[in-house]
Amino acid sequence: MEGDVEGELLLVETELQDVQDQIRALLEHQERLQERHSHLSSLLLLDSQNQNPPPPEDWSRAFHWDSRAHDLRFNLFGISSYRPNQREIINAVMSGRDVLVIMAAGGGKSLCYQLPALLHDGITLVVSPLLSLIQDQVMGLKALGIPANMLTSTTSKEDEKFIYKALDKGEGALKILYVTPEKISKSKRFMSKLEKCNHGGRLSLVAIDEAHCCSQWGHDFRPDYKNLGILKIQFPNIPVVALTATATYKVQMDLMEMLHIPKCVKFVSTVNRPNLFYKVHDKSSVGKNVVDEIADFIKGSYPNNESGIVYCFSRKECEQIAKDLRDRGISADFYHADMEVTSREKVHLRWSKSKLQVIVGTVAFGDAVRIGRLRETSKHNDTSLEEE
Ligand SMILES: Nc1ncnc2c1ncn2[C@@H]1O[C@H](COP(=O)(O)OP(=O)(O)OP(=O)(O)O)[C@@H](O)[C@H]1O
Repeated sequence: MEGDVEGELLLVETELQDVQDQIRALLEHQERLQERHSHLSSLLLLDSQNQNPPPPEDWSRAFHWDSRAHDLRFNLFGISSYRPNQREIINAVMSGRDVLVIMAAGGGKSLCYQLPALLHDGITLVVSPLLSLIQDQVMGLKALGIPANMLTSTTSKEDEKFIYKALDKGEGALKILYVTPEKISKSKRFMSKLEKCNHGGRLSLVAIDEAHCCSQWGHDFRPDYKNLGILKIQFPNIPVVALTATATYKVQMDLMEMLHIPKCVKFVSTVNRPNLFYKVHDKSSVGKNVVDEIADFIKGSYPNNESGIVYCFSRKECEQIAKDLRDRGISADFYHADMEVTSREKVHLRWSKSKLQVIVGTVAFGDAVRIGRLRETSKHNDTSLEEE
């Protein structure tokens, strides 16, 4: 009896194993068929789209937000007319499309997301790579009375609480929120608050500044930018506007893929900027004389205290050159990454308010410059770049 049962048990177990193997093989076959099915369907879709491409949109036509946009542009930003492509970009963004903007540095990219941010009801999230750049933007917007804020490593607990409340519950006034890419890739808490913000219908737009940082083919790759594609995955209905001053075709393709915006509307403006010019001066081989030359150049060319920047390679050099310039009667101070955030802000603020003529900085200050008053930018050692 025992022998019969054991024999049958063995048979059943073998048969069961057989059935399981067949099921596994069938499931694998099903998966292969499904993959092939979706591949063939997408080929068909692509083919039909290529045969009937949608007619190009006319982004310069009239839109129902025109008069509100005009009012904000003129009365709030104090800008009398749009520069080429700005209005079209704003219209595409306002129409809910993903947009890629390639526009020269200083061309006016910020308005292309700041104006839609104000036209929309909710909050616009702006991802920007540099703390100094974020501080400058937030400072400028606040000065115009626009509720803008930033969530970075330097944000106070109190501000953080205010921002999280705004995202979470829609409390308090917040229209434009700047973050660094690290916030998106590293802070689960922030992403969950953003999720709530979107769930409550309060997230209106995502802007990605300096978008070329996404691409390893670009000149300024930032690993954390690679993770920004999560924004489109998590918030597929929120339009993304990606902005950059420099992007080769390869970089454009790369960043469109990384940000998951394959069907974005692309605007490429001319990079020709007649107001920018380079001037190269021969420098003396004696360090002290070089400072004399820079001081003479600033005094001679910019006698009305027009603001400017002198770039140096090292932090120590920044401090020394700033002192040397002060000794020569120029109001100068230094700016570098080793300084306390509050000291950096103080210097930046004095410079922005024309209380300081020259900032002597490392590249940490680089992109912080976003104001039209800039007149002289010189590189201690070899070159100078000027903007009129
Ligand atoms: N239509 C306009 N007419 C006049 N000034 C404008 C216009 N649009 C923007 N500006 C001004 O041009 C300056 C540069 O604009 P903005 O900072 O947006 O440049 P940007 O394209 O973001 O440059 P970057 O690539 O360096 O970040 C700002 O002072 C801004 O107020």
